[in-house]
Amino acid sequence: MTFATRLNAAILRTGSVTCVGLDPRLAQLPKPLRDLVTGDRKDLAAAAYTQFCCEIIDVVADLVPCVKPQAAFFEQLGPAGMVSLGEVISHANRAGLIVITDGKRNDIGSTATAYADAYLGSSEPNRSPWGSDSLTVSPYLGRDSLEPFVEVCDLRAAGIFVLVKTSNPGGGYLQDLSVDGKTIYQSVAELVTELNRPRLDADGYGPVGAVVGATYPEQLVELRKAMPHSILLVPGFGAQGGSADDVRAALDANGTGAVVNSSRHIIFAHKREEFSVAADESNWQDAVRAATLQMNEQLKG
Ligand SMILES: O=c1ccn([C@@H]2O[C@H](COP(=O)(O)O)[C@@H](O)[C@H]2O)c(=O)[nH]1
Repeated sequence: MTFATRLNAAILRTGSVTCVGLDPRLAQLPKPLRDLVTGDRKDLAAAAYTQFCCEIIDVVADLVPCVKPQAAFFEQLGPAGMVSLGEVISHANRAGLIVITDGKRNDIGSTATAYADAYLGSSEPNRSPWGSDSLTVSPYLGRDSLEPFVEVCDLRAAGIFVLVKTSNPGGGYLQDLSVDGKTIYQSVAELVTELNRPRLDADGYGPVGAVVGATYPEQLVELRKAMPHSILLVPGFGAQGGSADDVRAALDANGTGAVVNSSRHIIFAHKREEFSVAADESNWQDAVRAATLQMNEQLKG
């Protein structure tokens, strides 16, 4: 089964398009986990990140199709953090969740192949060392930098999400520039569609997904039409201000074809007043589950 087929099937099975972002930050961990970390001990912080993310995975595994570990927060801890990232991805694999590793990788073609070999694929016998099902990638180095990823996607039934229109306020500095009558993000969208066209599944989706921010709802409508074969990864919901109304256009007529990421609003829900937890934050997992259920409901409404 291709990556797109698996992700759309997981959306239908869970009845959810929520993607839970795993972005651990030491200062915001629930108190019982923060207390495990003394001084500047990166090994202890990494162990706390593993426990935190694995418990989140356990709490949301029956509610959502996928999780998105953000590599940056693990890399911050050095080698111990990378071990933690590997453990978190393996735990998500075992829980049956599709893993989108958010690493925003890319380089010249020969190096892109190494990134693709490293991060993509979870199907035997070509299991990748990281075991993620998909990876976010930058299009900045051009078509020949994306093709090695697509080739590995073909071999391993994996997927990529190309940065097309990002959620941050400054993304338009390059993405909205007009060249030859179209914006850079429109050109990237065309490239994404070209790469997908020869490799569509029965539902018309290919392995080349696209990142389009919830914070740009008008462009989301435009880009859904421009990339009919791409699963959209839509970050920017919740903490960055994106709402359910903003993201609805990302979905196809079957309610599939897109996943909406929320990181801080879900994983640090114990900090949100509406999800009150005990003073010692010992039941922080209840807040994570409640916030996930709330997001599922909002996206259905
Ligand atoms: O355009 C983009 C691409 C990636 N991200 C990443 O998604 C999450 C968002 O976290 P929140 O806490 O829900 O704001 C984070 O890992 C970003 O690096 C994005 O926000 N926008």
